[in-house]
Amino acid sequence: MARTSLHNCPAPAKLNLFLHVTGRRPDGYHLLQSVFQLIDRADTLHFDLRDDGRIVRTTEVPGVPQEQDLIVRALHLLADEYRRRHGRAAPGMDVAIDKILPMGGGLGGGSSDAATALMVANHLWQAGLSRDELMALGLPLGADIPFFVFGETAFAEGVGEALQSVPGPDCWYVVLEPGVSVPTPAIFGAADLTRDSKPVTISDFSRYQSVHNEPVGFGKNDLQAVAARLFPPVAEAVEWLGRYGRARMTGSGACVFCALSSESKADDVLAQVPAKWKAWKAKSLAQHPLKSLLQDRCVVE
Ligand SMILES: C[C@](O)(CO)[C@H](O)COP(=O)(O)OP(=O)(O)OC[C@H]1O[C@@H](n2ccc(N)nc2=O)[C@H](O)[C@@H]1O
Ligand SMILES: Nc1ncnc2c1ncn2[C@@H]1O[C@H](COP(=O)(O)OP(=O)(O)OP(=O)(O)O)[C@@H](O)[C@H]1O
Repeated sequence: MARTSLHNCPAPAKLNLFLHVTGRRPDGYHLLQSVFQLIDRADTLHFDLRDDGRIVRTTEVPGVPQEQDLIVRALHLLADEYRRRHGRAAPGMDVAIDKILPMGGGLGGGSSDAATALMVANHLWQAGLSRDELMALGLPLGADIPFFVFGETAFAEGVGEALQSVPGPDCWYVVLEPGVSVPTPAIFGAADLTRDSKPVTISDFSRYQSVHNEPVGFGKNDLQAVAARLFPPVAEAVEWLGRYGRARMTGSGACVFCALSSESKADDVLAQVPAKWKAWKAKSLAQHPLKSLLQDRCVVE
């Protein structure tokens, strides 16, 4: 019997260990270089097949209406592709979400939710898309979706869709949520954003890691100066966390992180965090927890 539901599916967050803006495309999108790191802090999604072809989010997400939700939009795209391939409508899906990742946090939460939905629905519907096909399907919805489907530490180029696997650090992170939601377009649109970082290579990053073994040492985040200027709590969080190691913003902000070599060191930092900030620890993840779904995507259970 084919499965009809999958519950407790993680949608893990990402950190950008560095993020360089190297140019801008004619359509306004920016050319980036970054290393994406998965961490074990995650939203949790629950999927139940429907038999009427509808795609329904069964839980409220404050500020995100059903029809704008990246999960729902991603599943509609997959349902369209299903119809093209199989000549009939996809079965439909109920999706419930326990959301803990902050929106506008630079942790890629919305993109990760959508990637998890694509991987699980591809499996439950037996739609038959490959990893590369799912990555391409998700890209128009969000530049980070291909990374989450790719599912391992990655050196990213282009707008974030050209991905190569790279050995990542094995460490703990402390992440501070400065309590502001940063809109990505405002950061990329800022006049003072530097867009001419010198291109680096994947070997530059790997060589740096093997010599220094410092996850947050290589390069910088070019979006950080703009975000810190527009959102002073980001600057304050970077300064505070910088007492405990190199502190850096992830993505277009607002969250700020630093790396620690052990869980107990992460706990020591957390014990000092001022009450006004939410903060947590997370472990680096070498692989997406749902990666095996893509390897046995056509298996009938
Ligand atoms: C900066 C990163 O966080 C790095 O992980 C992501 O690339 C941002 O991804 P995201 O939040 O999913 O953003 P998207 O929804 O794809 O894009 C939002 C807006 O940001 C700008 N944008 C985004 C990505 C990119 N490479 N260049 C851009 O200029 C565009 O104005 C775009 O309309
Ligand atoms: N399921 C979802 N979860 C979160 N945000 C969603 C979702 N669906 C749509 N969105 C929209 O996407 C926006 C970006 O959310 P997301 O959590 O990906 O931000 P982010 O962490 O800043 O991402 P990035 O690192 O890609 O900049 C939100 O402000 C929200 O309007």
